[in-house]
Amino acid sequence: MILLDQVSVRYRRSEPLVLRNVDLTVGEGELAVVAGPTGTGKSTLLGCVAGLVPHFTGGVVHGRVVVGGRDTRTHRPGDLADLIGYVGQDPAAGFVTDTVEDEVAYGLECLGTAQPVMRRRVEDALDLLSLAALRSRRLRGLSGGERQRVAIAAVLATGSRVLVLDEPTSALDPGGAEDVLAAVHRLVHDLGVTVLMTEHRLERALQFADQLVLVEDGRVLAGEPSLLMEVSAVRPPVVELARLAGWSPPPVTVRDARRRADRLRHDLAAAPPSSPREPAPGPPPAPGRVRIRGLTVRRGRRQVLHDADLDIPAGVVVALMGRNGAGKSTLLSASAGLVAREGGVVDVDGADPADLPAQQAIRLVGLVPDDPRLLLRASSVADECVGADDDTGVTPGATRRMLARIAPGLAGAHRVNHHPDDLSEGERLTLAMAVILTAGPSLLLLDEPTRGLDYAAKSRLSAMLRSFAASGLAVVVATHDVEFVADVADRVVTMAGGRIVAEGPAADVLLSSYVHTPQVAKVLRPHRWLTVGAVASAMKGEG
Ligand SMILES: Nc1ncnc2c1ncn2[C@@H]1O[C@H](COP(=O)(O)OP(=O)(O)OP(=O)(O)O)[C@@H](O)[C@H]1O
Ligand SMILES: Nc1ncnc2c1ncn2[C@@H]1O[C@H](COP(=O)(O)OP(=O)(O)OP(=O)(O)O)[C@@H](O)[C@H]1O
Repeated sequence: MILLDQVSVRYRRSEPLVLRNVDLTVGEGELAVVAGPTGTGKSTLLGCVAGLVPHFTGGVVHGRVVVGGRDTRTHRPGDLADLIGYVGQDPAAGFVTDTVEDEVAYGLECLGTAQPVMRRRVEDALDLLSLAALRSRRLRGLSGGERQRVAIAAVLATGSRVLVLDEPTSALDPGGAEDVLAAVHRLVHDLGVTVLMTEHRLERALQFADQLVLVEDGRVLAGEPSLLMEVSAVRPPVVELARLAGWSPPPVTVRDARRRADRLRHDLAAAPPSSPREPAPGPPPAPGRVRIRGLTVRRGRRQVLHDADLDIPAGVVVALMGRNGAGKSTLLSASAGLVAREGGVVDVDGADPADLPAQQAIRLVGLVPDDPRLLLRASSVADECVGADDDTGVTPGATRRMLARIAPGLAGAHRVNHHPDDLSEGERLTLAMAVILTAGPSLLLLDEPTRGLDYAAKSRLSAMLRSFAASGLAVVVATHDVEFVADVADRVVTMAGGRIVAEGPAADVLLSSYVHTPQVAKVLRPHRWLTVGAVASAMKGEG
């Protein structure tokens, strides 16, 4: 159904090929998961299949891409709409209507679908993505995860024979992500739909994959997931655990890993007493540097944040978790003084950012939004740094120096002449963090920072946030990424329906949950281990 024959792609003449001589075949009714380090050409591969590269992106493509018998270089994306459904990394960018229901119906209308069929398909798609209750809502007022669910519902509704999904679950809560993957899996099995899908969080996608497509440095290696995991540079925790324990070929599901884990469980139980049988509960809360009291926010007629109280100690990393639409982003932006509050106060080092002019507020609280592009306005990284110097009133060159300081530990080289839109997710996050950190805030807030990051980048981000916390910053990360929380967080605050409903040490929260449990904890239950790193230290007797 999908055929790539010796495909090479170059965006700029001065830069190396993004894809090199790629051959790939995905059969009808197969689900292929595309994975690889960040910025190595995964979206470009999907863009070729969906016909976006080069028609929308520019660049030069050599070789042949044929989908359902149509060559995507001679057929423009519009000519492929009846065959291919595509959801990009920024779902909102593709929205053309105003409300959830209209958006889900739009693709069907364009294809001239008969009314009765259209109604049934729209209802099915709304049900599959749990969107029925949001059907009349305006798209502009949806949370990040809600928007992603609408974009997926819209392509599922069209009944395309080929789905091309670029990180379709990146903004979804763990339960929602499982539902979407199960729905896609059902379309593959029951209707013979062909799916090509990128996913950084292999811990949830690998079990559904017929084929794994590894993209590294523009080259592609495709095959059976478990076999490829032996050579892959990106590995979910369960595969890392397998390497540590010497299981070959590595299991790719928790169930298979549990079957082989008796010996490891036994060894860990007998580990020297100095080993951390229990993950450290995290430092006890120090006197609060940040106090939030009674924070309440209304959007339109709906109260979306109710009376939130929270103390955020300096020196710890707090993870903010909860379903899509629970109010996490609202709590962060209200804390930073960026949305109007109906009530409540925030005290950061004795001041409330909402009472201060923007230039002073960002010296107290820095918020890295879930889409760092919202923060970036210039046409090159270098200009962005100059603009940020002006906005924050710091000495000229300070943002550029901050970028040079943090880039090596996060995304590697920073390409100062690039447009921020052409950076990889990791590079864009690094730039946004440099802009925010240059102002020297006491409270650092990050909204879904791991979207688009590979495992290595996440681990570097985690180390960086922990070092910021160690130097006295209060750090809050809103995230759905359970493995990241296991690595980075001391405490977890859980939100539901606009309220803070629970708070506690990260280990307790993660180990007592069914949906927020890291893979290692699932494999080694009843022992209390959260990360491969902790298991490795115990096996080495480091304690
Ligand atoms: N339209 C474009 N113009 C110029 N360069 C681009 C364009 N799109 C992508 N690139 C560059 O091509 C390379 C591969 O990007 P691509 O988005 O395909 O990687 P990726 O593996 O999907 O990354 P991520 O995991 O961050 O989504 C990157 O270096 C990126 O900066
Ligand atoms: N401008 C707006 N107008 C109306 N409702 C809004 C607006 N912005 C957000 N909401 C609603 O407020 C609620 C909380 O949204 P918020 O973005 O804070 O959730 P979240 O927990 O960050 O979700 P996600 O995990 O999906 O990012 C959601 O129901 C959302 O639909």
